[in-house]
Amino acid sequence: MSNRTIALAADHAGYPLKQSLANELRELGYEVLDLGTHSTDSVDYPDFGRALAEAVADGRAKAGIVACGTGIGISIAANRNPAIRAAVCHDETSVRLARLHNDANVLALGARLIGEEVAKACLKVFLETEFEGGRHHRRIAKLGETP
Ligand SMILES: O=C(CO)[C@H](O)[C@H](O)[C@H](O)COP(=O)(O)O
Repeated sequence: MSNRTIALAADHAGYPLKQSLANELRELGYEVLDLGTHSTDSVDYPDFGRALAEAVADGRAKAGIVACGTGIGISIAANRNPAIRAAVCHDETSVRLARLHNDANVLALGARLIGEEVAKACLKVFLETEFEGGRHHRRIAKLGETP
């Protein structure tokens, strides 16, 4: 991914993982746009999924990483923005295919389900894998159609 800004957002369950991934991103040379939350105080994941989706949709960030307890709630929130293709992934193969086939622009992680090292490995694959294009362009376009 060429734009070096990656947006991050999490609820209270994902906050510690978000902090760890922010450090990892900086070590890898990326700019981090941290959209919160900023502590483990209980918050509502839709607020953070929406904020991150808007940052990716309006070009402030090339892509985003979201985390909640399971990755599910915050990915549902992000995916309500039509510009977003958020994929919940907990292994490197799923992440690779989410980039190759689905051109996922948001990676959603379940902080209560996976360890930090697995999350970091998923992050690296997400950043390093380019969309394959070809037949997948047609399918991505259909995702953006209104029913
Ligand atoms: O939304 C979720 C499930 O899809 C996330 O896992 C949340 O982090 C979780 O629901 C928060 O639960 P808590 O009991 O309020 O900490």
